[in-house]
Amino acid sequence: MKFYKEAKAKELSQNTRIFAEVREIIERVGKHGDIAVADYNVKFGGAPAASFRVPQSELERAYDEISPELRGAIERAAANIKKFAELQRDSLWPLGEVEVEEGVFLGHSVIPVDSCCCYVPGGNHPLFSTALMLVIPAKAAGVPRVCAAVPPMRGSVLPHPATLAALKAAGADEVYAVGGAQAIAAFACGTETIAPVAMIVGPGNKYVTEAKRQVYGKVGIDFIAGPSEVLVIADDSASPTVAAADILAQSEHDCDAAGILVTTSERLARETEAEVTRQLADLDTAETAAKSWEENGRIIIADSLAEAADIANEIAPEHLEVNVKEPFELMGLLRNYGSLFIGEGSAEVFGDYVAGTNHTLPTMGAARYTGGLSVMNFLKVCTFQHITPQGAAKLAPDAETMAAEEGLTAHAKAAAARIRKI
Ligand SMILES: NC(=O)c1ccc[n+]([C@@H]2O[C@H](COP(=O)([O-])OP(=O)(O)OC[C@H]3O[C@@H](n4cnc5c(N)ncnc54)[C@H](O)[C@@H]3O)[C@@H](O)[C@H]2O)c1
Ligand SMILES: N[C@H](CO)Cc1c[nH]c[nH+]1
Ligand SMILES: [Zn+2]
Repeated sequence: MKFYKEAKAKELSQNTRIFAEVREIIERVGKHGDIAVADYNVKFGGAPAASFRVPQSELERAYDEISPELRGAIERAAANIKKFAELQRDSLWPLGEVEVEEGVFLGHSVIPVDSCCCYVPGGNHPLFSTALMLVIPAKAAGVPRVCAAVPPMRGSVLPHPATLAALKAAGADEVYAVGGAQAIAAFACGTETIAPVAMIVGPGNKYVTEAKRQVYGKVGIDFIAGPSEVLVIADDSASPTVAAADILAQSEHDCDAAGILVTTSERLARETEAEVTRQLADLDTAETAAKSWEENGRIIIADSLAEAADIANEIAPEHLEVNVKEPFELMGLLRNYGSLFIGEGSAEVFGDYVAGTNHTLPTMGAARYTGGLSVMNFLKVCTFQHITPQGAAKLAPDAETMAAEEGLTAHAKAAAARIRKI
């Protein structure tokens, strides 16, 4: 393996700065509630607002006023996302009572969280597709209170109309025009107008992602879903135009996004790099995409496709594309990715919008330990047990023995109390 193009080394001090800035935002919102949220909203571009709560009538108005073409696309995407979320939900069954030994009955219930906040990004672009990706699985899981937080548009008190329309199509119960780390803090700590939630989900920039990391524990989170990443594995049969287009599609999200090509073909490496330059010249998001490519873009030449798979497993990218002649042959070797795109026809952007799989996916190596968002993130698998007198008679002696060995006398007595007077 060798590097054809390397990423720039990251300064550690940047992470320390973001950690401290986000901690301050969370502390201020925790202490001052709505006033702090309002200040931050204005600081980051929103207009001063009497309330952050977006009335249902605004959602309906936006839904009615967007173009029929966009409304149709939103509804079509929503239908695929809903269908897939419901199929995934139905693949997870509650386990009725199972008798593991005489009188010892065990089982599990599948219970939705009481409430959640779906964070819909809106800093650089109004990512209304994310509203569908978050709210629809939460609803399919049966979460009773599904809230959404979206930054207000620059100079406005409201989020982008397409986002409001998508939230209406997805069926959000409460919508708040609040963005960034302050939104995460508000839903974790609660404010005068925002009741806290059990769980916060959704992607965002480095501030949002760091805020989710810091409030984890106070509330549940899905996982680290930060700036977008794509890794394309390509052999000599792949198209450099497609590889470059897919790299730029993720690079345009954020200067912190990352596009990576891992290829067995030096020719493809050369041609893809040239294609990135050519396509950048005609891209209205070139400023962000070029910075992301320059700072975080990588081209790696692998000795074999097996080595390319090892590299991908090591990086654990958010999106993994397999643009090779026989993509299914490589599948068994790939373990760490947020979502897999098999074959050159399976464009990553189809997953972003309309295929129906979720586009909220782990980044920064989190795909080593988690897959992407699904209906399962909103469901708790909670065990229960029912133990009859016969079952207790069998379990108590072993429980007493184990408790005594751990030096936990009250535990031993609690077991014993089931079978004799203590
Ligand atoms: N991993 C995934 O599943 C996934 C999916 C979709 C989008 N994304 C990523 O989501 C991100 C969206 O980012 P965005 O910025 O457009 O929107 P965003 O909503 O995530 O963040 C915007 C907010 O960030 C805050 N902010 C901006 N600069 C700040 C600063 N200097 N200090 C403190 N807070 C600051 C502000 O409150 C602003 O409203 C992109 O990185 C994109 O790649 C990831
Ligand atoms: N590619 C993003 C996930 O990293 C999702 C998205 C939303 N809109 C366009 N793309
Ligand atoms: Zn995207």
